[in-house]
Amino acid sequence: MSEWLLEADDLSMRFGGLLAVDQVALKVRPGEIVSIIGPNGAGKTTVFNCLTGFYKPTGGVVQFKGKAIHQLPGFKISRLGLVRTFQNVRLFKSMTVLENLLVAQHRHLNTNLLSGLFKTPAFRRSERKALEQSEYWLDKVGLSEFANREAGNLAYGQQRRLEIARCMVTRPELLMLDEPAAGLNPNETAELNELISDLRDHHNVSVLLIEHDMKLVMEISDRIYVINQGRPLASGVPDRVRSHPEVIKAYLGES
Ligand SMILES: Nc1ncnc2c1ncn2[C@@H]1O[C@H](COP(=O)(O)OP(=O)(O)OP(=O)(O)O)[C@@H](O)[C@H]1O
Repeated sequence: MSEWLLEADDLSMRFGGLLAVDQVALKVRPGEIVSIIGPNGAGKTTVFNCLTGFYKPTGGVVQFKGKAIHQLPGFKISRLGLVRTFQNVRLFKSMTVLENLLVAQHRHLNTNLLSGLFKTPAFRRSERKALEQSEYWLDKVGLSEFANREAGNLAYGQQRRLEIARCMVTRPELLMLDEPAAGLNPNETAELNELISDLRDHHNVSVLLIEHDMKLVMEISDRIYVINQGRPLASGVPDRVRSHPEVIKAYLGES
């Protein structure tokens, strides 16, 4: 069995004449927090889209838990335990906070038409478990008191936390976060740092994130991949990446 949870090799994505991702390699071990950084338009989100089945990569191989996933649709990949958030919050805004978490667990519910119709004991048990799981994660992300509020009425930082809870109720092994700190104030970003570390330390989840907040990236990451103009530029532990001359030139030097 491979030591890697996620392993992408030679990953490429072409849009017509634009090679947005060009032979990117990327790996995540169980229990790691790994970041992808790079300037705007470097191809980071496109890499995420290729890893999660939103795009079929035009080249390369992606393996999750040793299984090739680069030809699978997104819903099958998420069932294997690889889930993501998006750069722009994507919640069911007119549903309540709690309903957002219950809907996310529909595949864990013991549902077929008859069991749902007759509310069999097995159906009721799985409904109760989904509720307990939702309550646990609402508490964890500090949203218990907002359980019955419409998700669209939450403050922006709270919506971001709800998105993470919505991923966690599905019990993923790899959580992928696309710019989770975007739009957060420094206090909220510090809380996010704690939350992500806690997920890794106590909930058996590995984390792959795209992030522009360098303080967060340097503090939280075990390893970092730098992408520039679609191509891999550098990778390694934060200290190595921070002092890499090409990285300073391409990215850190800009800010
Ligand atoms: N569906 C698409 N069709 C055509 N071009 C695309 C598509 N998606 C992304 N691109 C292009 O691919 C390149 C990489 O974009 P991508 O969004 O992956 O960059 P990024 O590193 O995530 O940027 P940012 O940090 O600004 O979010 C850009 O030139 C973008 O315009």
